[in-house]
Amino acid sequence: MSSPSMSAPERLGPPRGARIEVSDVYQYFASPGKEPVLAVDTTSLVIEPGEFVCFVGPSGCGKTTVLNQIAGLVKPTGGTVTLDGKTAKEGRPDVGYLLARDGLLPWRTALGNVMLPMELRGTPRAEAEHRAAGMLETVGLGKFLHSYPSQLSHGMRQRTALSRTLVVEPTTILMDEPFSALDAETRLRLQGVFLKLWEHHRSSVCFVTHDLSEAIVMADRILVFGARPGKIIADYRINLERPRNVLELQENDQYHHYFQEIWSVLRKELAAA
Ligand SMILES: Nc1ncnc2c1ncn2[C@@H]1O[C@H](COP(=O)(O)OP(=O)(O)OP(=O)(O)O)[C@@H](O)[C@H]1O
Repeated sequence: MSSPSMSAPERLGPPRGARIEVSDVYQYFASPGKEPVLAVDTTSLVIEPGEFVCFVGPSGCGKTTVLNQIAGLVKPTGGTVTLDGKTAKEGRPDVGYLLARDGLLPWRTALGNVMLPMELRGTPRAEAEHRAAGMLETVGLGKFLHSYPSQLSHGMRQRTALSRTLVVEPTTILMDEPFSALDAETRLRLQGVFLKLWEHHRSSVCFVTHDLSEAIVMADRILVFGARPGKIIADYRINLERPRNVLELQENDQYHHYFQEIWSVLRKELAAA
């Protein structure tokens, strides 16, 4: 992913993401000796190209399952999932997936980790190195290119993992609580870093979080999942102006208004779970 110029006037790039369509999916999971569990009840959603959508809801309500269906990692028991009209399939090069744990290779430096997806795609070494270094520079790790994961803090490791996901410019980015293991200050910082990159590149993003504040500062839309079996029970459009400044939004009245409105629904589901 080419980096936004930090000195250029801030602006939104044109949308470049895939259109994600989840139609009437449901998901049963079977466990030996037990009745199959209905993890996701019949659910449909559309993420338009370049839209940033967050999933919130109680633990175990199927958020990760729907994310994995979009990634093609879990085949729905029923219904369909398509990205730009093509059935979701594991291993698509245009889909990036970032989890809470960084999954970095400990024997590779930060630079080596970020180069990996380009190596797997056969990108010439010099180009891969140049792009990886540029990406790490953008996330503030320019001085740590040659550090190993064990020499980096949690936040630095997650910035490296974020760089590895974004460097190949996926048109769909799936994120499962990517910042949840970080302290509050580092989390705000990374939200800001990611938003800036996303506002430039406008991939379609599906982002799972337990943190409603995080969902409001990042998302165009927030989908609230109800308690088990999982199902989308509310769909909120977040009309906060973009580009957004994560720190300034903490004091924005409209942000607090969204928080109260969505929390009043979410709270009931958390209590019912
Ligand atoms: N591979 C699996 N086999 C059996 N049950 C599963 C499997 N994956 C998920 N489940 C069950 O499906 C339900 C939904 O799980 P899922 O991880 O999608 O929820 P979630 O909303 O992402 O939860 P959390 O917020 O705690 O991460 C849970 O009851 C979970 O135990």
